[in-house]
Amino acid sequence: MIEYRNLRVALLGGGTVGANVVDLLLTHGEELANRAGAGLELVGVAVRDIDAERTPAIPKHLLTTDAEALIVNADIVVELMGGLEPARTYVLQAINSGADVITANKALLATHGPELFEAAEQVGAQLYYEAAVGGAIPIIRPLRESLAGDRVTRILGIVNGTTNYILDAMDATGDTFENALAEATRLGYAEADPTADVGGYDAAQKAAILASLAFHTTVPLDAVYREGITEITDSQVKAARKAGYVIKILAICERIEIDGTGEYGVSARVHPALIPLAHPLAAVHGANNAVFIEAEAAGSLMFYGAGAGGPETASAVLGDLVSAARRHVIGGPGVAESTHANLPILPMASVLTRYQIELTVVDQPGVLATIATLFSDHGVSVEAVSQTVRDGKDDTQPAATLVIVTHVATESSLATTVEALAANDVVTAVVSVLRVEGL
Ligand SMILES: NC(=O)C1=CN([C@@H]2O[C@H](COP(=O)(O)OP(=O)(O)OC[C@H]3O[C@@H](n4cnc5c(N)ncnc54)[C@H](OP(=O)(O)O)[C@@H]3O)[C@@H](O)[C@H]2O)C=CC1
Ligand SMILES: N[C@@H](CC=O)C(=O)O
Repeated sequence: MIEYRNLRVALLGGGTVGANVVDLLLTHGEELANRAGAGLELVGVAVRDIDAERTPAIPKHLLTTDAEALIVNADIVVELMGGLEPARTYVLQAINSGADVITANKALLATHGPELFEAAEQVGAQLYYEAAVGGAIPIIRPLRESLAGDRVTRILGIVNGTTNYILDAMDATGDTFENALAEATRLGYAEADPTADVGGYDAAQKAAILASLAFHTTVPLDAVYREGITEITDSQVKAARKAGYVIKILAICERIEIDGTGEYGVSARVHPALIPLAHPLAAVHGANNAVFIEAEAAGSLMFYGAGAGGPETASAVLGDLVSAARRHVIGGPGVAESTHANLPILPMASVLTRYQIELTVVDQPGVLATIATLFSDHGVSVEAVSQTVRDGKDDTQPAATLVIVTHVATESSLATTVEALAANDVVTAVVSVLRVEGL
């Protein structure tokens, strides 16, 4: 066996991901040392409750509630606690004590990323975060390094495993939202507070991280347009399939030309959307994630795999750990974050998308013409209309259901069209409005 210098690794958090990192580090220690060129000595695992049951089990002697004592003696600190505080304070302490830091905490990076990267740059430390987006999927390194010579124009993807698991279960087995969320939580996919998943906050944090990296521009979290899946109903899921779509929650980051000026801005958004069944994203099941990247020279690239889960995410953390260890052995400056492009952030209103709108309207002559005029008055052109008529023989008023798919238009024209439809006398209800992507 080769004798290596030992690097001291402190782990903050021994939950779903942390316990799997410990397991892999302890069982594959020799193999990892050979790859890293240094022994990786786990000096301790900071948790809140030393007596809690953990799967896989963590040897008791490694557990402590004193995170700070671990940090001061570490060469590499791995933050897997989640949340903003005390994670931010601990990461800053680690950087300032000269350690490299690995984190899977997208909430922390999307909220305090610039402060943490600046602190790391000041002292020549590295901050690694492959596990923060896409679980096991290598996506940060490809964007940060492999595509550094290209110009990324668009990112389109499923970046939250929990919500994909829920929507897939509702579609494939007719499971309820609540059951599917409980199962995703049991399987370790959901955040400590699953509102982060179902409310689209986790995906928005990941979109902010991806857009900042891809466009070399700091994209703050509050600039990411966000809608979750809490309003998606069983009947919308069923109707989508009948019409040849599935509903997925997407993260879309774009580099957009501003009004034909030759100047560019960037936008980032997260929302549910209808995806045609033939689109590759429609075949992303369970807690898997998939991300398409379009770049000027490289063309279209697709990254696919497990987006959540303890062992899967631990794989990405260990990849970062080996990279950090190699840098300790070889030396060198590492990779700097680049936000030099500093492109303006465009509002959601200027984004181009298309809507599918389901309306109930009174069944009388001239209604279709009224609706068509409303669309054209707002500069929105209609691609397809389907109509189902209720004849009133069952003692209800005669009525018609219209399902309208628009051509591409700005979000602001589409939203004002829906407002005008809702206010018109011929429309008795706006039943559902969903964006359509991937056509
Ligand atoms: N689960 C997943 O699939 C993925 C998770 N991530 C990210 O990885 C990170 C960890 O996630 P996960 O393992 O699921 O989270 P868990 O909630 O399962 O684990 C969190 C761990 O941190 C410890 N902890 C929390 N607060 C403190 C504190 N103040 N002091 C000391 N210890 C603390 C907890 O201790 P105790 O056990 O005693 O309560 C627990 O061991 C998060 O940032 C998450 O967003 C990223 C990708 C995928
Ligand atoms: N809760 C997250 C975990 C990984 O980032 C998800 O479901 O994707």
